[in-house]
Amino acid sequence: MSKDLITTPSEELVLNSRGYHLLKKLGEGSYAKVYLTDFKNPKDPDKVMQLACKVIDTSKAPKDFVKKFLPRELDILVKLNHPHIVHIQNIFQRRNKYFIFMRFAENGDLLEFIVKKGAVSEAQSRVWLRQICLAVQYMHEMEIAHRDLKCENALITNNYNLKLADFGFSRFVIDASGKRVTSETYCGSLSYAAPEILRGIPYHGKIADIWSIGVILYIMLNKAMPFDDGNIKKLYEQQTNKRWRFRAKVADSLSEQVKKLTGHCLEPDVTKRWKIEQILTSDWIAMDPRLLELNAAEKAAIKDKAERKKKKEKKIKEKETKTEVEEEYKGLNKQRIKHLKHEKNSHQVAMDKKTKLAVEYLTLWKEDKTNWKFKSLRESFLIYNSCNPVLLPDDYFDLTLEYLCSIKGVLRNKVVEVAKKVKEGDVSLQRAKLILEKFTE
Ligand SMILES: Nc1ncnc2c1ncn2[C@@H]1O[C@H](COP(=O)(O)OP(=O)(O)OP(=O)(O)O)[C@@H](O)[C@H]1O
Repeated sequence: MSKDLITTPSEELVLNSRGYHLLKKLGEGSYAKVYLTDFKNPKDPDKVMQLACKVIDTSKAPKDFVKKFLPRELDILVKLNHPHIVHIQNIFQRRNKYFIFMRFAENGDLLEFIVKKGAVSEAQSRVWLRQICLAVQYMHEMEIAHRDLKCENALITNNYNLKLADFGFSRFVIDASGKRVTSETYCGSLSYAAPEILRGIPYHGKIADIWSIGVILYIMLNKAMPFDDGNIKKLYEQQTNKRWRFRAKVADSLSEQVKKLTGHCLEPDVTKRWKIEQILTSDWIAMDPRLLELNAAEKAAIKDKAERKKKKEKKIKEKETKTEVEEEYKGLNKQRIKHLKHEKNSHQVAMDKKTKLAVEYLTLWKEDKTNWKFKSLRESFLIYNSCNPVLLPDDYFDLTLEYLCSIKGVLRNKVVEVAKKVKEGDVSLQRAKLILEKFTE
């Protein structure tokens, strides 16, 4: 066992029982160490798969990392599914350690690659920058900013494809109500930080990501950093005065298109800095027309994201409808009830979506009471929730109560509640009394 492994014998036992064998350290960041790992699926032990395992020891990390950044990273990791984002195979926690198993990138990270092999050719930089940008576009469309884009976080597979990694500083840039939020925390590495971050004012994570992409592009083409980051004040001056140039060694051989694009990304004015879509459709990317098309995996990721978004929106809508119905009921005062009752009787009031559904279910039930089986309790609750004596047509209201009464056990209390609602709503005291007597007997 290599001595740079930080697992205890009991952790090893657990890992081994699940088929994981940590082998050697691949790299390390501020609060995590990453290990090459063999994985033998206990169900198929003949097959050995190589993975990378990021081990985060929360007992050695600062509080704000454990309380704020780590939960965000874990939450975001499970939501991402893109061919240019490192695939997460499994995550588990044991005491104070988190183990994140992910695809192993055989050719290390982009910084190691550049240090070893020198500046990246313009054609290869175009392929890689496009892959980074597609991953970032995917995240930005999900309203997530990466906030730590750098060469060390772009991993290279055995086929020389790039995969974005390390979402330790990533965050959602809209809140639960859909309002855009700015960041105030200084994140990431100084060399890749946008001037607005250095200024210490609230900044937009997505816009700052583009600056970092500009720095990555510059480093790939030059095997050098665009700015001297030895002194923050100086760095800020260089950034805001656009004091950077391509190295003499490469300047003549690089296209005008790539030089312009670098400038659009390293634009100190946030209102003028390019958006991710502009990079992906830029003249420079178009110099290789194949790169303007998405491959099958890239298209599939977009489709999958759209489907998940649709599902999420549907869920939110359903929740909203439920609350609306409940609120509507709560908000009804006697006068409004009288008014609605009058409208209903004169067939003027349109049934809301939920009530309509309840009526549909009830109709089916009415037609085939003995054989009718509800798919789940959801429908039963739907009917219960729609049992608004004011909005439901009279005959269906009676039917609802009959239905609720027919379901023994689970909904019995609900029946009583409904009957009470009738009483409170003063729909018909006479009727409510009868119902109460009938259902509580
Ligand atoms: N899937 C992987 N395959 C190969 N090497 C990897 C993999 N994931 C990470 N590494 C290596 O481990 C290093 C550290 O990983 P990572 O950036 O995720 O850790 P971190 O603690 O979050 O880093 P930082 O302090 O920069 O935020 C990477 O720069 C890379 O060299």
